[in-house]
Amino acid sequence: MAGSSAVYTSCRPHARAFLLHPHPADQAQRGLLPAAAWRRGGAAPRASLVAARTATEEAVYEVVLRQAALVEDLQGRRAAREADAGRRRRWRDEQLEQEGDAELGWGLLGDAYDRCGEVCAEYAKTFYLGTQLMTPERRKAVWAIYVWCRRTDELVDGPNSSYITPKALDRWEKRLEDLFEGRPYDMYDAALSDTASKFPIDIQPFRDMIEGMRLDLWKSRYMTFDELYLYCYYVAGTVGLMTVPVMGIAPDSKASAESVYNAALALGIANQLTNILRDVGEDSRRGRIYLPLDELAQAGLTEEDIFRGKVTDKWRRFMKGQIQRARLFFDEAEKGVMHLDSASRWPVLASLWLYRQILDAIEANDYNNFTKRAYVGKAKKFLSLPAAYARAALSP
Ligand SMILES: CC(C)=CCC/C(C)=C/CC/C(C)=C/CC/C(C)=C/[C@@H]1[C@@H](COP(=O)(O)OP(=O)(O)O)[C@]1(C)CC/C=C(\C)CC/C=C(\C)CCC=C(C)C
Ligand SMILES: [Mn+2]
Repeated sequence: MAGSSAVYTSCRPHARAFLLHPHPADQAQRGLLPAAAWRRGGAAPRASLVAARTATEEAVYEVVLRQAALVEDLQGRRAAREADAGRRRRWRDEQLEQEGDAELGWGLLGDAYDRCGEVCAEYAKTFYLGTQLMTPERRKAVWAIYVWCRRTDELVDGPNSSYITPKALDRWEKRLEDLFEGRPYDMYDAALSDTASKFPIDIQPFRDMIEGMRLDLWKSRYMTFDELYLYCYYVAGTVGLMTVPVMGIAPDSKASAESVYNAALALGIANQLTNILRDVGEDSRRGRIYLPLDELAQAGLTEEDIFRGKVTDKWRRFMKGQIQRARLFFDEAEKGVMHLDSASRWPVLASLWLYRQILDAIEANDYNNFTKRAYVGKAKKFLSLPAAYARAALSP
């Protein structure tokens, strides 16, 4: 996907969330839905939906298929990966021998994971709590992925962001390639390098996240939802594709890996759309508008209206549509959660419910996302956790 030459086409607001995933008819063919379900629903005229599927969605879908194939082909690849892991171990041993302290080196890997856990606990408390239910191997791996994502985001959003150039991101990508080859640069990289040697993770979603950060260096307007969708995939949809191979699909699940990855992708997109809707005012003060400008114009609004930040009826109408679309992505994601390995369901479901409530909070603020920050209060957060735990305990 990096450097994708996707053809951007305009889209129909609100219907688009359905398009990202195989149409219900296709899902029915693959046995994902009862054959009559989409016909009974009747809401989705097949021809128009399929015709409206964009090149961007197709391109993103390719990455989904690639990651899904990696997992489904796991048995076949296990031997190759083990050989590969052996090669990496030998490389690491050589390095450590050169440093004359092999034992300390193995201890360092444990330290590296511990540090990842500390970063995670510091920046994402609820999620860190959720990882406590996972097996130690999975927990450590998710922390390592979290830290890599956080550091990648910090490059363009952190205190040194004004010094970041496309060249710096190229160097970050080279480091990524090195760590996937078993040549980590620092201890956090070493944790991810170890994770990549143990789980069937494809490098492409990681590369694509860096591509999203490249976009952030020069792009501050999105003409259509298709363009915005690609950005959301880069910076957030990718997270779903990175983490599912670690969190695992339930052994008793009848769903295909492809459908679970689609749901994971949808959760990333839903989260990022929600982030965007919450931060409209904040982003506009940095000169950024992460909203589809064509839809804004259709609603009779201009960029100036965003910078002025006045809540009008036009704005409320526009926001209702955007919120509805984000909710469709959450709905799509929720269908996949119960197919994850049982210990991984709770943190995912809890984070989905908590994030989705930000949309309710925007409504409760009467759509004033210019000067009022939508947030989920402690009491609501507190209630969501046991509710998600109880729901997650059920079998798929
Ligand atoms: C089947 C199924 C539903 C599986 C679930 C798959 C799954 C775990 C999906 C995770 C989705 C997720 C948490 C996406 C992250 C979205 C996000 C918040 C992206 C942020 C991007 C940039 O945004 P921006 O700069 O506008 O916003 P800030 O002001 O900076 O917040 C990110 C910041 C990119 C970096 C992402 C992270 C640091 C989060 C990484 C999270 C994980 C690796 C753990 C995810 C696991 C769980 C259990 C939720
Ligand atoms: Mn950020």
